[in-house]
Amino acid sequence: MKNKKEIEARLKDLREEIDKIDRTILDCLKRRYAVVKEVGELKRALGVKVLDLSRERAVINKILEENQGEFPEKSLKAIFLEIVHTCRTAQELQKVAYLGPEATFSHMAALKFFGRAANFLPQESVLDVFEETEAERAKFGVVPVENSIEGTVSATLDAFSDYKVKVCGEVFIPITHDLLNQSGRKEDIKKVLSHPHALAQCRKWLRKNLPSVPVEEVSSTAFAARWAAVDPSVAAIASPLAARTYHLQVVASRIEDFHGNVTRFWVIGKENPGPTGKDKTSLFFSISDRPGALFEVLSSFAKRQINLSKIESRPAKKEPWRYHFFLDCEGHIEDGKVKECIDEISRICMHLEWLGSYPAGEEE
Ligand SMILES: C=C(O[C@@H]1C=C(C(=O)O)C=C[C@H]1O)C(=O)O
Repeated sequence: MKNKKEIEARLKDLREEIDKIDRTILDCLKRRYAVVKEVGELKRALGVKVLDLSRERAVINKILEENQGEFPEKSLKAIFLEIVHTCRTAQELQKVAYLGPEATFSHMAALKFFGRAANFLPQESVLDVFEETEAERAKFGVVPVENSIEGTVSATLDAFSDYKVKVCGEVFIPITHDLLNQSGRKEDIKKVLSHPHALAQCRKWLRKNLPSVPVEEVSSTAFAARWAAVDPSVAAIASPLAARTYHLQVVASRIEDFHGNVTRFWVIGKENPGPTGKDKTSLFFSISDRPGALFEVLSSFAKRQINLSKIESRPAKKEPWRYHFFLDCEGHIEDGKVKECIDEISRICMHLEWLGSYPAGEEE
């Protein structure tokens, strides 16, 4: 065992070493930022798209492979994702519209996909997100598509008929609900506000723990949190991000009745990301009203061993009892068999639209 003096000297050396390493990391980050900037200029000169999601995925995968599990893997991934997301801004400012206000689950999804450095533009509705993206006032938009408990967000699917945008990415966000107010004390709560879905998902908890407190529906969990921030008698059911954003205290955390609740979001825009090896393709189609039409479409996927991850019918709206279909399958339109399948079903369908091929999102 070394004596106290020796230990203290060693501690000092190690701390100096850490300071040196940190300077090197900072230096590398600055160099990386400058190199990415130059890559951006070259890509622009070549007239190719600047954001390259498949290259980004390859960069992260290479690092994880080289690490061989030595540095905690989850953290390494989060660190490199943030680095890559930040370096994107050296090439072009990423303007991203999402369903606001600040601290909604859509905002969490936007942060997960674009990192903190992007320029976020909160919107009042899903349609506003589509509109901003179509008009290119935002380069990308983030919209919810489906929730594992509540099902499809029909406003999102229906918007594809009216706006010319493509699906360019997918993000999964686990949904957890906290009860938030200014004091953190349950006794102060005279009213609970939240989005109808969040209230529905916490119904049992509220009945058991706040049986006599009235609840009121508002347009979003973040809106409820914003309200609680100015009214001490109000508690909001909202996300942990909302607690941080609106400086609220947690009265109770994870009060949802079902755990494992996840929402899937789409990143929309006008880019077509290239294949990454783990992609999804989304299609929208309508078929004639005759026996076997849907079966023919589906068998086109089956015979090529293309896995479907979702199929959903939506009313066509223009005529009663007619339907459109939304379908997600594994693979990219540039993969031979997906391309072949789409060519084949375009001959069966009355109308077929390719909504996009994009890197499959990762569930946590
Ligand atoms: C640097 C590039 O451009 C962007 C930034 C990347 C990065 O930070 O690693 C990767 C892909 C692109 O979105 C590139 O195309 O290599």
